[in-house]
Amino acid sequence: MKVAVLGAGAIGAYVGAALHRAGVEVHLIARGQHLQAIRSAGVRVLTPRGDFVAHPHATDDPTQVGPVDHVFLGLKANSYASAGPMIKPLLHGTTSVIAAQNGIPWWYFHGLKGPYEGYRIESVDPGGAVTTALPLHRAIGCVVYAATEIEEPGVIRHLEGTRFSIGEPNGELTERCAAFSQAAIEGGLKCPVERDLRRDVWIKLMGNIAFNPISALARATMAGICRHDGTRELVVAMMRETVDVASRVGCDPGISIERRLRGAEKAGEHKTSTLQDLEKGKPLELDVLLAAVVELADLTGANVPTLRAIHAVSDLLNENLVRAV
Ligand SMILES: NC(=O)C1=CN([C@@H]2O[C@H](COP(=O)(O)OP(=O)(O)OC[C@H]3O[C@@H](n4cnc5c(N)ncnc54)[C@H](OP(=O)(O)O)[C@@H]3O)[C@@H](O)[C@H]2O)C=CC1
Ligand SMILES: CC(C)(CO)C(=O)C(=O)O
Repeated sequence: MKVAVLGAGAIGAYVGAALHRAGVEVHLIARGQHLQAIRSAGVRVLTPRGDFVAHPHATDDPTQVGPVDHVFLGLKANSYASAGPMIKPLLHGTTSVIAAQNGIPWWYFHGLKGPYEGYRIESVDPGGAVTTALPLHRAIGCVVYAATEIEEPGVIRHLEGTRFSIGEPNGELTERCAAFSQAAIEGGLKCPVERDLRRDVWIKLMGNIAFNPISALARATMAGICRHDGTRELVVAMMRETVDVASRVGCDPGISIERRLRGAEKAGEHKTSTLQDLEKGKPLELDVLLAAVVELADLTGANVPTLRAIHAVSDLLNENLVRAV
């Protein structure tokens, strides 16, 4: 099996290193100092499960890699719309694209029977640019339950979780999912193939939609947000509204708000990826979280005043950040 990791950052390099350990032919596509460090010393993974180093091929030029069986997409979702030229050299007729993104994926309504089948979510897929770059028939869904950070160029700190749930948008159990799952498991990850990955999408999103923007606005860790009575209540309100939107598009996450909150609390003094991006002055990946769910609320008639308010302030924060870059 040949895999390219496009955007070999915190999550991508971690997955690439794991697959390489399983004997997969892995090509990491990265850039800058991080790429230089990987080229000279490999990917060093620091993890409570036992540190290791992997030496997959690394480049900034996808044409050097050529067509692969699977592209694992580790870019931030805000870059998907412009990823076409990077991804094109990696594709053959049956190449799949497995995107690690949080939030609502661009394929969400693809292959989903019901009133919204085929609906394109503008805030996720503006003008269809993401679908053009990442054609729907290539998409395998992925929900990431792991938490990792780039500690320094070439060094990935794995904090917790090894689960990368995957699944076809139409729920079929396919050969391509089975093959990727087997390789990931051999590399030490959990990689169940789900028939209903949308349920995982919403379970994960219940946490991200609340913790990620609040963490950036309040500059607080996950545990810090849970400790403060006011922000804890805010999280509960945002989760409640999110579950309502999920049910209106036909999905019951099947987990209580208290249980989801306890799960997030376990992350402790962890800075969400949004807070980490804010601190680095990078654009915030919030469209696929908040804007998407507010758009779905408008589509389905759900009342989401809390999501709308937090969306407005975090969107302004992001606009100011982008203007400053
Ligand atoms: N980290 C985590 O714990 C989790 C992350 N996720 C999801 O995974 C996805 C990736 O997140 P994460 O790994 O944290 O993000 P990172 O920023 O660490 O990784 C993205 C990487 O892509 C690189 N990149 C961007 N554009 C290019 C390009 N044109 N050529 C080569 N490399 C490029 C970035 O380089 P540069 O830094 O130079 O821009 C960076 O190294 C996100 O959608 C996130 O929501 C989901 C769950 C947990
Ligand atoms: C906090 C974490 C790791 C899990 O909810 C995450 O998904 C993020 O930081 O974006």
